[in-house]
Amino acid sequence: MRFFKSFKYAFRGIIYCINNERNMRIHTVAALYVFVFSFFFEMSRTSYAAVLIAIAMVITAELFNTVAEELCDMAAASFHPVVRIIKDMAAGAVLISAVFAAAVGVCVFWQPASFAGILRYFASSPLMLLPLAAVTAVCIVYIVMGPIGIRDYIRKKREK
Ligand SMILES: Nc1ncnc2c1ncn2[C@@H]1O[C@H](COP(=O)(O)OP(=O)(O)OP(=O)(O)O)[C@@H](O)[C@H]1O
Repeated sequence: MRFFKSFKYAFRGIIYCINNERNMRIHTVAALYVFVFSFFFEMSRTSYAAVLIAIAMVITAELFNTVAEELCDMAAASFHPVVRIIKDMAAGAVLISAVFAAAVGVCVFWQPASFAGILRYFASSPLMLLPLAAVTAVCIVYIVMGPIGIRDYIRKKREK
């Protein structure tokens, strides 16, 4: 059972990061869109592997960035030059991973014919724009408010 408990702790850490870090929510939404729209592109197994590694790299960097921030805030409540450099380096790790993930995205998804295919798909099935708009709206609310913000908002509405 210890094995399953370690999963529980790991998921608790990921959920904490999603709840508290807007950038983490942006990364998760970006990963969702990349995954869904990848079906419009010609993707080999290797392309999928590159995209999955890039996504994992960014999300992992964000998790470690949050670890560094939490440790720093616990160790030093006020300004400290070491805290500054630790936080800057952690942010640098996220930046590097995001820039290289974008580069992977360009290499894999730069397929003008597939872009035209996406446009043709929505032109021939304009009703599909409705679920796309709905999902996009939900994603924006999720990014801006976060799961806890949404929960608190619904609770307040119910109490009224
Ligand atoms: N206690 C501190 N001492 C020195 N510099 C700090 C301290 N806290 C923050 N900084 C500086 O301010 C920058 C931003 O810090 P902050 O903790 O707000 O990180 P952030 O990346 O904006 O956080 P988040 O990812 O939560 O938005 C850090 O990269 C660091 O240069």
